[in-house]
Amino acid sequence: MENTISYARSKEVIVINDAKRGDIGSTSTAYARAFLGNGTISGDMVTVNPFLGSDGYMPFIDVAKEHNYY
Ligand SMILES: O=c1ccn([C@@H]2O[C@H](COP(=O)(O)O)[C@@H](O)[C@H]2O)c(=O)[nH]1
Repeated sequence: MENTISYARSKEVIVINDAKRGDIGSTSTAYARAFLGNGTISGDMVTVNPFLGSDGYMPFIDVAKEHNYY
């Protein structure tokens, strides 16, 4: 996954992590940082599962704002 994302980035391809994540707030924050931050599996977008409500999806919005994706 890291290699694929790195290659896509080198070609300036938009990376969408189809991760479908959503968990308790602290775990969602960790997922959001991993998928939208500056890490090796970070992309430009991520899919989110809203099943757990706003605690589960708000961390993704907050991290997206921090990184100007929103
Ligand atoms: O109140 C809770 C606490 C935890 N979970 C689930 O467990 C994992 C691991 O949580 P830790 O607090 O790191 O042990 C967490 O990601 C949740 O999936 C939970 O649902 N509700």
